[in-house]
Amino acid sequence: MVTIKNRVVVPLEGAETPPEFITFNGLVEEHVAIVFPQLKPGNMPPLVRVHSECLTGDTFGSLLCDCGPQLHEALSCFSREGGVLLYLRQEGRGIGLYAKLSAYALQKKGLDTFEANRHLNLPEDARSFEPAAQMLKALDVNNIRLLTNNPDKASQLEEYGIGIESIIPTGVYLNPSNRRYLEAKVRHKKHTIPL
Ligand SMILES: Nc1nc2c(ncn2[C@@H]2O[C@H](COP(=O)(O)OP(=O)(O)OP(=O)(O)O)[C@@H](O)[C@H]2O)c(=O)[nH]1
Ligand SMILES: [Zn+2]
Repeated sequence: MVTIKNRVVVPLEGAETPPEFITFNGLVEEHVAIVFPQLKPGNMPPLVRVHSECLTGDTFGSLLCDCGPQLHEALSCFSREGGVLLYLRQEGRGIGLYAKLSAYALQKKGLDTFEANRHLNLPEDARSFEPAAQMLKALDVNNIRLLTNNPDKASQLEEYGIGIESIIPTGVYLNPSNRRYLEAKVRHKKHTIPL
C-alpha cells in the first residue's frame, strides 16, 4: 500500500502560493507529487498532470520532444488555479536516459521513436501508470480532470480506480525538430495532437 511519507512546502518561482512536494512510502521509484492549493472556488475535481521525466526536455529545453513546454504549461496553470503534478521518474518512457539517447542516435538514422526502442530490444513504452493511481489514492484524490494528449494514461488510471471527469489536451508545442516525434505519437499511440 502506498502512503504519504512527507510533505514539504517549497516556494517556486511564479507560484504565489507555494506548493507542497510530497513523497511516498511503498513506491519502487522516487516519484514525487507537487500539490498546488486550489485557488479557484467550485467543486470541480482537481486538475492533474501525470508527467514522465525527460531530463533533456524538462531541464535543458531540448527541442526534440514537447515535454519541457508541457511541464511548464502545467506548472503555470496549477500556480494560478491549483492542481496536482505527479512527476514520475520514467525517463525515456521508462527505458532510462542512456537508452533514450541511444534511441535518439537511431532516430537520426531514420527510425521513428517507437521503432528505435524496438531496435534496442526494449519496449516501445515501458511505463505503467499504476504508481500514479496509487499516489492519487494516497492523496485522497479519486476523481480528476486529466491534462494529457495520451489516451493510454486516462485508460490506465481508470483501470487502476481513478475516475476521469474530463481529459484536457495540453497545448501543441510543434517545432521543426520534434515534428516526426509528434507525428509518430499520433500515428502509433493515438495522441490527440492536432498537427
Ligand atoms: N524512448 C524514448 N523516450 C522518449 C523520446 N522522446 C521523449 N521520450 C520520453 O517520453 C516521455 C514522455 O512521453 P510522451 O510520449 O512525449 O508523452 P506522454 O507522457 O505519453 O503524453 P502526454 O501526457 O500527452 O505528455 C518522457 O519520459 C520522455 O523522456 C524518444 O525518442 N525515445
Ligand atoms: Zn522529452
